[in-house]
Amino acid sequence: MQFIDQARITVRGGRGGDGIAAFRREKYVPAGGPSGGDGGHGGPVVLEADSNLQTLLDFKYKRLFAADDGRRGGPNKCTGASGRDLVIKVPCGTEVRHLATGILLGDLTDPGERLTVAFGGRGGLGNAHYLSNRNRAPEKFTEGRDGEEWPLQLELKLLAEVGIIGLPNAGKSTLIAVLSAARPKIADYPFTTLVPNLGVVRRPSGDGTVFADIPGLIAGAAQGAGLGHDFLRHIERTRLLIHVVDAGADDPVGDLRVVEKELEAYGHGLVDRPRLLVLNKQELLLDEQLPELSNELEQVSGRAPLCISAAMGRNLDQLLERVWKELGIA
Ligand SMILES: Nc1ncnc2c1ncn2[C@@H]1O[C@H](COP(=O)(O)OP(=O)(O)OP(=O)(O)O)[C@@H](O)[C@H]1O
Ligand SMILES: [Mg+2]
Repeated sequence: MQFIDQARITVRGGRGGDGIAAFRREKYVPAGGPSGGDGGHGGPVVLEADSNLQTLLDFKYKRLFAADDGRRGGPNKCTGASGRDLVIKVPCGTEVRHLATGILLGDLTDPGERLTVAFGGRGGLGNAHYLSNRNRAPEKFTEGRDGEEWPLQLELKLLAEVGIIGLPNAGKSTLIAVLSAARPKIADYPFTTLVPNLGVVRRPSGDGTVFADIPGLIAGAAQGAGLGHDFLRHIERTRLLIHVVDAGADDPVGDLRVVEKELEAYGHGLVDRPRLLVLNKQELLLDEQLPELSNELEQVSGRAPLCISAAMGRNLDQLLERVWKELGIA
């Protein structure tokens, strides 16, 4: 699945319908008064958060969203129909900004939450409005107004509950691939993953939890190095991080420190996020080396690592058990 988390769209409210000039024409009513109706109002454009959506992918193909125009007024003081609301569904967690100024217009977090992003234009007035003692037969009416039009920037921070982080090549994508139905690209070189991969992992209760495999972090990521900022931003809203360390790396303890430092430097409370430490590729070490490395990692991080092998499917059940426990899921 290709993942797009930013989209630009233009929203346009409907134009108001014109008012009209008309006069009552009835038998036995000589000189019937003005009876032109008002135009209907243009429809507004409304964004609505929908929990079934995960991405902003749809907005890649359709960019202009225009609501219906209001209808013209009718004779006999009939008001034209107003344009219907145009409701656009967006994933929960979508932030809406004005494109040019970057001003935050709203943050749609809860399912069903709505935000009106463009109002429709007012309908024009029919000549019935202009009846006065001085002018008993006004010809005057007004046209409908244009609806508002705004260019918007939509931005979705992934609503993954669990983020998988670590240095490039640690085996993050391999892990999400064995835990979920996600099929990310996996390869023996750094920066294989360039955009986060989402995968839904089934909980014991049958429901799903979204995991995100984040592109590898490197030293300086918090300042934007590598694929830095973009991706740290994605994990801001996760509830739990799984930090994957490659047991086969030259210096696993040094690797651990690099990532911890980046989390700290980024701020936004990331270091305080509940975190599980996982030592992947355990099969690359001899049985007697493993406890020693585990100990060292624990001393540096204050967390006892869980040794797993994503590629060979070892200890994954224990990992998930810990995840559910941390999330408070039975
Ligand atoms: N338990 C394991 N034992 C041995 N090799 C493994 C294990 N887990 C993953 N690998 C290998 O490590 C390499 C990197 O894996 P993967 O692409 O999952 O890393 P990544 O952390 O997602 O990297 P990137 O940050 O570049 O996306 C792959 O060649 C994969 O087969
Ligand atoms: Mg990867």
